[in-house]
Amino acid sequence: MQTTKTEVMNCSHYINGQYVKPENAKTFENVNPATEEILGYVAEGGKEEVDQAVSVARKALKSEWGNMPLRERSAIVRKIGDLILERKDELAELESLDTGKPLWLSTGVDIDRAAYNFHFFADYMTTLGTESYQQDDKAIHYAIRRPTGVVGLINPWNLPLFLMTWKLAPALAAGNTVVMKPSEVTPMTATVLAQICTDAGVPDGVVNMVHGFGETGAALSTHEDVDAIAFTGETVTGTAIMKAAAPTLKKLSFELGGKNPNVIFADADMDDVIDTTLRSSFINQGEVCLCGSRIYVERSAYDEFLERFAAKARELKVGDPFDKDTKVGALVSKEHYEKVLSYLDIAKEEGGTFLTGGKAAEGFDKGYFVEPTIITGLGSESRCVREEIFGPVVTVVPFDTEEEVLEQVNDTHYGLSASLWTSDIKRATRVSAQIEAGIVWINTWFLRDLRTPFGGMKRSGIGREGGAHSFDFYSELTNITVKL
Ligand SMILES: NC(=O)c1ccc[n+]([C@@H]2O[C@H](COP(=O)([O-])OP(=O)(O)OC[C@H]3O[C@@H](n4cnc5c(N)ncnc54)[C@H](O)[C@@H]3O)[C@@H](O)[C@H]2O)c1
Ligand SMILES: O=C/C=C/C=C(\O)C(=O)O
Repeated sequence: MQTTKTEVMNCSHYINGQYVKPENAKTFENVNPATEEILGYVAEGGKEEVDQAVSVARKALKSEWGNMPLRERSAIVRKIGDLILERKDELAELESLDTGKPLWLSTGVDIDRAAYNFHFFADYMTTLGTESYQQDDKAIHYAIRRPTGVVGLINPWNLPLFLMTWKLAPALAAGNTVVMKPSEVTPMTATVLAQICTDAGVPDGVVNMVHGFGETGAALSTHEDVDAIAFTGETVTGTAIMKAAAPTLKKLSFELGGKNPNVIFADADMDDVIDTTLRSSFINQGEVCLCGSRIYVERSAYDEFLERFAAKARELKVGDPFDKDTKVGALVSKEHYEKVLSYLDIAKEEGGTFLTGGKAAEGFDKGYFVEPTIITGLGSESRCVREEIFGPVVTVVPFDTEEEVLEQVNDTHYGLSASLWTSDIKRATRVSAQIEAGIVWINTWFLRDLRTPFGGMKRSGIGREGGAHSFDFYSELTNITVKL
């Protein structure tokens, strides 16, 4: 098993363009989930550090950053993407050490996309207009756009750099200043990112970062001088942030949990269904908010699907994130590993059948490895069908009619994404329009175009990100009326 390649990396806060190493600062351990070795120590920020970061960010908003010509700001945002690509190998290694995900995935998905987030939003911002109306011979109305202000970016551990940059890039392109709060479980790539921003020419005080647990995030959500919070994470945390932010009426953008369905009709291309469902179930150890964890298959294709899907799932190599043949790495932390295993116990109690997996992967003395698990025989009341497990665990259920499957698909508080499989275009458009989710993929999964609206309905989120939607959040419009 690959141990720590990188020397121990400690993670400090980043305030006003430099790492902050306060004396006698509290720290906590950062653990490699594949080896249980200590990767380094992370500064634990409290109210004091958050106050400091917010006050610096507030000042920076009024300085050169806020007044910089758009072309110059956009060039700096682009440059951050370039520097991420220059440091791709280092960042990918850190991401895999921190999360336990395979290195090929960090390299080919996480870091690539992090760089593209900056390139995309830098370009998009330069083409973005606003509305204007001529009202007969009475008036002209036009809107101007300005930064939302100081924005808190609070992020989870599953796609650490990918998701932080999904927020940071549009926030910077629109001229905001930020305080980032990475997940306490995966602090390393954000720590490097802060320095990269300075190296790219972002003025001091524009990008700040405070590490820590939920209390650190709460210090941001309650802060008088933070204008908005962009949060990705669990639905219950979203509730806590909404409550905390209410007294200061912050603008909120929430990307929350999901329990996404895959709906497979018998007329679908089964080779494609099997390959894509394998990815949507087990990529990143099932720790992607968009993973399809409830699989519904039309009864006439059910047996064939199960046989072929299970055979391929059994072939997936679980293990060392740094082995190029590994398909499923380690779960992100001991706490999360225990949570996922507890759902496997629940599945047993509920009378489910494990077609594959159902247990921790064998042959590892250390690390948080779980076998790809396919469960059948659970009804719609099962906790494994209703609750987000966020691991390499899926349930498969047969259905007979469109109406019946739609009822099951929508019988949830979540509404993030769905993947629908059929060769009948009429059925595809009819059914997709009835699925209560912010994103529906037809005959594919996780095919992204960053211009499209991205986000969840119901308890899977508030608002949309992507393209102009991101800029609706990261800027405020003032409508100006000129009397003619
Ligand atoms: N919809 C999406 O786009 C999307 C994307 C990725 C992950 N997710 C969701 O994220 C979850 C997994 O991530 P997680 O376990 O890190 O989520 P989490 O909600 O536990 O933590 C996310 C972040 O919030 C912070 N936090 C915790 N309590 C807080 C509080 N009271 N106030 C402010 N901040 C607080 C954490 O320290 C962390 O930085 C899953 O539910 C997954 O579905 C959603
Ligand atoms: O785990 C969540 C995945 C989120 C993906 C995106 O935010 C995206 O593709 O823009």
